[in-house]
Amino acid sequence: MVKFIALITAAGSGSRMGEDIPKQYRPLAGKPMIYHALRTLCGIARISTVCIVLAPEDTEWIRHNWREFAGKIQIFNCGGATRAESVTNGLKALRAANHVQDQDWILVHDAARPGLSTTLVERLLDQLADDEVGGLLAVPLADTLKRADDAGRVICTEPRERLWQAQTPQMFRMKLLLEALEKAPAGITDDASAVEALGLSPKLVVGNAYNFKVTYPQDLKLAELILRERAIT
Ligand SMILES: Nc1ccn([C@@H]2O[C@H](COP(=O)(O)OP(=O)(O)OP(=O)(O)O)[C@@H](O)[C@H]2O)c(=O)n1
Ligand SMILES: C[C@](O)(CO)[C@H](O)COP(=O)(O)O
Repeated sequence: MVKFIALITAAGSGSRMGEDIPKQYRPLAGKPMIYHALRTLCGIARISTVCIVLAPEDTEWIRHNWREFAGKIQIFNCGGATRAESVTNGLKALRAANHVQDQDWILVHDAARPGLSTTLVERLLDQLADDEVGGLLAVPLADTLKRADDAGRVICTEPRERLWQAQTPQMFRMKLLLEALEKAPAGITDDASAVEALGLSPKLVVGNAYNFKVTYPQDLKLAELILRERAIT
């Protein structure tokens, strides 16, 4: 039977956050940031395993208690220099551990997106489980788009029709995703781009703004508000 496996990328350094510890461990609503996405993904019955890709030099993971996820998580200290390398290494580690078949689905999710909800993951699984290619959560652009020159002045207003912001999870079959990432052009920033480079068209599944990526210090307050509100509703 085809399995659904989540892979959380957590090997980044959080340079734009500018803190002493990588941002995935920064406390949010009383827990390290990565805890929130991990809890959501581990709570989905259809997902059999959640593997977490950490940096080889990670010293933070073992400082926390992850016992509530025992039996469902698998840790790989194989992160690379880029997100794409971390995903590639994670897929190879899963394969080496004999935990995955070519046609199994992989849901790649950023540890830095703590606002992921069960509803969004279920929607992704429902809409893609029978898809030929796979796809990703994304939200249509809501704001007017400006292109700037080097001085920060507007060159022009860009049309926003048909433009979406890519989120995660991004869901593709194991064999296709690994092949796509191994052949991907340098500089890609998400998994779907690698699949697109093979000439395929991933499906866009509507996400929501709560699933934003925590990148800058000013994002922390919003993430905290979202997580605290979720805890009381
Ligand atoms: N070499 C890398 C780089 C990023 N990531 C992960 O990919 C997600 C999205 O990346 P980003 O927000 O860019 O995180 P960082 O690389 O940590 O941040 P920055 O670019 O500000 O350094 C994060 O969960 C991050 O931990 C990863 O696993 N391996
Ligand atoms: C994968 C991603 O989160 C989708 O929006 C994003 O591309 C990561 O990009 P970054 O360049 O690492 O911020």
